[in-house]
Amino acid sequence: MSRITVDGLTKHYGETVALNEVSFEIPEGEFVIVLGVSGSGKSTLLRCMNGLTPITGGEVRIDGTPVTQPREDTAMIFQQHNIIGQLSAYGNALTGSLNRNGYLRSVLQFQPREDKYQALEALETVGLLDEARQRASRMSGGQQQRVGIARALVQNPDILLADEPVASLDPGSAQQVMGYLRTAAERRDLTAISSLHQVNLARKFGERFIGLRDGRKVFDGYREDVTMDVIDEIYGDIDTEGLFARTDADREATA
Ligand SMILES: Nc1ncnc2c1ncn2[C@@H]1O[C@H](COP(=O)(O)OP(=O)(O)OP(=O)(O)O)[C@@H](O)[C@H]1O
Repeated sequence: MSRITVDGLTKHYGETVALNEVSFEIPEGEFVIVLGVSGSGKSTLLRCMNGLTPITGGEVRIDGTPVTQPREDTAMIFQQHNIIGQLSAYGNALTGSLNRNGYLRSVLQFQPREDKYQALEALETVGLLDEARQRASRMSGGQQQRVGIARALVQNPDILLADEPVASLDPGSAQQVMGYLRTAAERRDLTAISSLHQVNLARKFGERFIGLRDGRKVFDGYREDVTMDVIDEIYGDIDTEGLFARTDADREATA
C-alpha cells in the first residue's frame, strides 16, 4: 500500500491549462474516483500521477518521493484495453510480469512458475479463470478490460490507476468491470484511483470522490457528501437526470 500526495499540481499544454493547482492526499488503501466532464483534466491528472506526463508546476509524491517517471509499483489501466488480441487471456495477464522478465521472455511465456501462478490468480480475481485459454480477440469488451485488470495485478503494484476503464462498455459490463476493479483493490490492499464520467457508477463503487472542473478541484469528499449540489458544481449545466439517485441528505434538504 502507498500514500499519494498531490501538491499544487499544474499542467499546461501550450495555452491550455489542463490542471490548475490541484492538491489532495490519498491515504494507503483508499478507493478514489475522479469525476468530471470530458476535458476537465481527469486523464491528465492520472497521467501526471503515473509520471507519464511531465508536470508544469507542483508535485506528486508517493510515500514522500516525488514522481518523475513511471514507477514499477504503479499500474495503469486505460480506456482502450491495450491487450494483445492474438494471445490468450492467460498470455496477456502474464505480460504484466514484463518488468521482471523482459519482453521476449514474457511473450514466449518463459516466466518463472511463480509469475505463471500469479497470472492465474489474477484471472481468478477478475472472474476469468475458466476463460484463461481463450484468445483475447474473441472476448467481449468487458472481458478484455478484465484481462487488462488481471495484467495490471500481475505487475504486483501498490497503486492502481484506471483512466475511464469502462468508457467503451455497455452499462451491464461497465458495472461488472467496476465491481471486479473494486474487489481486486480490496483483496490486494491497493491504493486505487479511477476516473469515471458516469455518476451512478461512481456512487455505486466509489469510496471517496474528487471532482474536477476546468482543471480545478471543485470537490473532495466521501459518498455521503455527494449531493445534487455537488454534482451540479462538477457537471455544470450538463443534464445528469437519471444518472444520480438522490441521497437521504438531499431528501432532508428539500423536505
Ligand atoms: N496532449 C495534449 N495536448 C494538448 N492539449 C491536451 C493534451 N491532452 C489533454 N489536453 C487538453 O487538456 C484538457 C484536459 O484534458 P484531459 O484529457 O485531461 O480531460 P479528461 O477529463 O480526461 O477528458 P476525457 O474524459 O475526454 O478524456 C483538455 O482541454 C484537453 O484538450
